[in-house]
Amino acid sequence: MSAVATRSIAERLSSAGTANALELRGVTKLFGALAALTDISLSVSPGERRAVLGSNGAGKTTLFNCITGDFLPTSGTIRLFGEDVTRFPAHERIRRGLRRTYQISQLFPGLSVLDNVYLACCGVSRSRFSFIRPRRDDALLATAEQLTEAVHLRDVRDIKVAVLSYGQQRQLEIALALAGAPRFVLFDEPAAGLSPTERRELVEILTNLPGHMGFIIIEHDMDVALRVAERVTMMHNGRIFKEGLPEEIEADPEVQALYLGGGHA
Ligand SMILES: Nc1ncnc2c1ncn2[C@@H]1O[C@H](COP(=O)(O)OP(=O)(O)OP(=O)(O)O)[C@@H](O)[C@H]1O
Repeated sequence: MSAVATRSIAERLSSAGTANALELRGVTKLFGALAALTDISLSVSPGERRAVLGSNGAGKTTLFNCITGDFLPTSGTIRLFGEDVTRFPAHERIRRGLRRTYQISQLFPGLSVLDNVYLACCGVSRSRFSFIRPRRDDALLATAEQLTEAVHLRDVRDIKVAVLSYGQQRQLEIALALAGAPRFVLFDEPAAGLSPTERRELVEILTNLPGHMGFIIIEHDMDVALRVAERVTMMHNGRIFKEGLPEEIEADPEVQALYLGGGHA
């Protein structure tokens, strides 16, 4: 059983209103003749932690890009907390509590860890950072400190990002995604390139995120994904072909044939 399965999904559903955090209906995304996504329907409850797995080219990143507004789906609808955001630009979805991390680093290497988090907090708050009058906003600074701690970077908070280890940089990216108290976060392969120790730390960080904050994690590392997720969605060739509890997915012969035993990346 996954580490978070003890918190029942039904229990959190009942306390979080009736609308799903995320609901996709019939989402298709074509790139010319190539169907990157075909008729994707997916519902994620408020506070739910979902893993989306699949081999290279399955459509996982395209799915994220459609959810964030980086791509407009060719057809289908996307609802965020009950609201149809299919045609909303990315910043409108951010305003509604959606965040994401990227596979490629989005950090300022010449600034300290804390400054990176502080700037992210400024970026999503109404009190914008000012280069003319660079006075710190104490409340935002306190939030930045909390986020730095939540991703286990308190001891290196004053160190320049350029000298952090790769794993610490990935932890920092999580802190940036958490700025502005999101309601739903999309984590794009956060374990990629991490050592076993760093992966364990990542699992701990994700497991300890606030209970109301749902997320989807795209991950090639099955071990990480199955530990942090309550439900798993398997994709193949742009389609969803299986959904279930982590233990069901792990034991599924079709999944094993296609993914676990198939030499996935
Ligand atoms: N901007 C684009 N233009 C054209 N084709 C694209 C574009 N983005 C993705 N694709 C294609 O869509 C398909 C799905 O790609 P996608 O990156 O979503 O898969 P993925 O599951 O995230 O793969 P990976 O695990 O390798 O990141 C692939 O065939 C890819 O080449």
